[in-house]
Amino acid sequence: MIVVLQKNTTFSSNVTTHEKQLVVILQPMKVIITAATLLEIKPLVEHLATVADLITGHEYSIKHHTVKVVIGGVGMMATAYNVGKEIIMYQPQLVIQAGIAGSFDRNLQLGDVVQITSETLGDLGVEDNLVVKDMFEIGLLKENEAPFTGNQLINPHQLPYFNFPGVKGVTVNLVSGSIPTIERLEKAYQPSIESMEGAAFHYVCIQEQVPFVQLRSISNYVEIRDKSKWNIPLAVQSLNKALTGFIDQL
Ligand SMILES: O=C(O)c1cccc(C(=O)CC[C@H]2O[C@@H](n3cnc4c(=O)[nH]cnc43)[C@H](O)[C@@H]2O)c1
Repeated sequence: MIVVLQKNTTFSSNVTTHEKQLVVILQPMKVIITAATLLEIKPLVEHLATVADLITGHEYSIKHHTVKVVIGGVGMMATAYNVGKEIIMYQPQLVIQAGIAGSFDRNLQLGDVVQITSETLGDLGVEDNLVVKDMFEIGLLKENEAPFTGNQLINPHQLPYFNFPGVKGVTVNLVSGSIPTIERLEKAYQPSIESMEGAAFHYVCIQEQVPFVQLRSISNYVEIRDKSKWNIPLAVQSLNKALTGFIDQL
């Protein structure tokens, strides 16, 4: 059974974080599972249809929990609006963002599932002739000003069940496909993976103080664009194995 501490749970001061995480909340838990596109989590939706009861629309009941599936759209703008709105209206105890991603790290294999420990914005800034400067460098965003820690959007939650390798993510509007861009992002942020939604998701969840996890499976390497090298079916398969595993242990 998944353990998530409710916002208003209080413990005496001698209870360790680990012990707190072992407290099983028996109250019904509301979970949002979100992806940019239905394609990425279709096997999960099919699984829910067989093991859970459909309540309304995209909401399922399983044991004493409810799971809502939210297709947030591709990119940061759609994600911030759609996922943010759902979190505020639904007031979940846990939000999972699931999606495919590109990897900078050649030690990760296509189909590997990772969880993102921190996110940063890869292409929000200015071009100063041939130099790209981000919002922190030009002073329009302040390091360490909430929800940022330094220039990162860190996930502060370590949730049971989600024990996938933790890596850093960078989020872009324009999928990286040139050597100068890839080298700039690696030098500036040392990311392992790249997505188009992760930072928006972290931003919304940190601001709303809701426990969250971002799961990504590797569909491609971040390199000069060659779609023939991508393996989306494999990435979707392993991502959904992780998601259905989570559902089955609720
Ligand atoms: O270039 C195309 O024709 C094309 C067709 C389908 C999908 C794409 C994507 O770029 C997928 C974007 C989608 O998947 C995530 N994703 C996957 N790989 C990467 C990447 O290397 N860099 C950034 N995002 C990636 C992303 O989060 C989107 O939701 C292209």
